Amino acid sequence: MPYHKCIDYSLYLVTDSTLVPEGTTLLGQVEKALQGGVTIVQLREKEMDTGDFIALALQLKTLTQQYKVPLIINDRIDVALAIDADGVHIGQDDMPLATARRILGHGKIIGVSVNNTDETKAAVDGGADYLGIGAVWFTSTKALKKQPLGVEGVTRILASMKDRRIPSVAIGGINLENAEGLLMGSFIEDDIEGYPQRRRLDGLAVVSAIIASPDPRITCDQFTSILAATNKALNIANRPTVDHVLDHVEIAVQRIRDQTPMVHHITNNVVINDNANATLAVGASPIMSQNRVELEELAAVNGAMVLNMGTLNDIDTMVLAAQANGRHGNPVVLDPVGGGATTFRKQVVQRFLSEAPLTIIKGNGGEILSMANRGGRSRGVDSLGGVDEENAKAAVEALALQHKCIVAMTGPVDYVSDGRRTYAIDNGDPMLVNITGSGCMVTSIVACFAAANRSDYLLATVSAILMVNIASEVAMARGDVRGPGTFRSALIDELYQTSLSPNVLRDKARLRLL
Ligand SMILES: Cc1ncc(COP(=O)(O)OP(=O)(O)O)c(N)n1
Ligand SMILES: Cc1ncsc1CCOP(=O)(O)O
Repeated sequence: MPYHKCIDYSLYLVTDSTLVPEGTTLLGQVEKALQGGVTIVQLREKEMDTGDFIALALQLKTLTQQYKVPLIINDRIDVALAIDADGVHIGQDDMPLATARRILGHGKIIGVSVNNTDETKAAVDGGADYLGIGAVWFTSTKALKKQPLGVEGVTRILASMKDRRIPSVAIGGINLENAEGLLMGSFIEDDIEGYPQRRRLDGLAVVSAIIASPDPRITCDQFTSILAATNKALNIANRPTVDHVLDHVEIAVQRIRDQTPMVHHITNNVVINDNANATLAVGASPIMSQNRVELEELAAVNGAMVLNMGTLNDIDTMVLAAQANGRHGNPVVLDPVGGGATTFRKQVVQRFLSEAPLTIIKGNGGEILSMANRGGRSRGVDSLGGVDEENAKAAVEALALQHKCIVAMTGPVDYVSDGRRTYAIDNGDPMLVNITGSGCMVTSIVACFAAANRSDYLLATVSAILMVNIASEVAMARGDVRGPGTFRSALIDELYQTSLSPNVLRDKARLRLL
């Protein structure tokens, strides 16, 4: 199972320029669809010459970028590479998934068409980022080689993924009349490792109902309303409110304590001991190996991986470790310590961004603003100066969208985003800045939460940061804490003890959805 990129697949437009109504253009139709709320676009042109395909893809890329929506190319990996698209969609008769991954790397999205449970297993095991399940119904857009699946067939495929689940959209004959029935009918409620899980399709992939519509904006508005109404009916929050997050933190902590996931750190010499103790305190199991001989074996049993750039030694090993963990579906958390401080560190950050499958990036203001090219001053590994909220929000959102991961910027206020949803956390005692490596400790705890809470890395990251911040406030309020030394020990104690029930959280948490 691959690590999960943070992509909103809910309304997935697949193009077909032969279907646009007279007097309109493909780009015009796509723009209206984007205005109506399409969340991802695939350029699918079966009859176009390569040159024309590339020219159209470039125009479409300019458009989708304006709406901060990923662009996927159907079948043609060469075209995806030529225009630096966000990914490709491949069918069962196209280039093999492993080859596509080798060519495109981990930073790109690869979707795979599936029609049965064997194909599903192969795509999940092979590291697809999402599945296109279909065809659900007969359609005049494509001549089908296999019988349509119907709602039952889609449900069977979703159920077959059990705990090895990747995002899935359905395709084929979907329109405004049958969308609700499909979403409600293929919903699954089961139990994974003792936790109830509600699962449903992550999205609807639609060609003709949108591209041939006289007004794609209105049609997409209507699809978006159907998606929101079914989310509500199934009690699935796609933009979790603060209350939803607070209800969830206790479960997220309990999962770490129940699962004791192993968290592999390649971290810096200064903080290694505190990172290991903080990991243990929240209920996970630290391993601090830096030897590449055992990376693959560790990745097979790890729950998550931390890459911390504080004292950079063997960068190749860090990249290899991240890749091994990515192959095993483990979340990889990067702490770009001092990332903006020197030219060398900036280059290392770029290397991690392009070669390591990152799930979460967690840095201080200087590091994150520097990565987002929005200023950001550091001296050594410390961030300098305040960050205004508008700039912070823009930086985490832009980085999250660009790298398809969760981005957290810690400081007096912490900001966490998946590119679409951004939370601000106002908790945390100022004493945290007086102990070295408190930010690195947060990274370790983010990794622990991510390891045990893989279905929503945004929620996992927010929960982790809330926990450390509230533990720091509780620690500082203790009578035995007199300064940084006693605070450091008290913080580990409170991480060990803190039980973040919704009542405690409602009392203490200062969390805002921006
Ligand atoms: C999202 C999505 N799902 C499935 C398909 C079908 O892809 P494929 O099987 O390669 O068939 P063609 O699109 O090439 O006709 C898709 N394109 N998108
Ligand atoms: C590309 C594809 N793959 C399976 S069905 C299909 C076409 C879906 O088109 P429509 O949404 O118009 O039915």
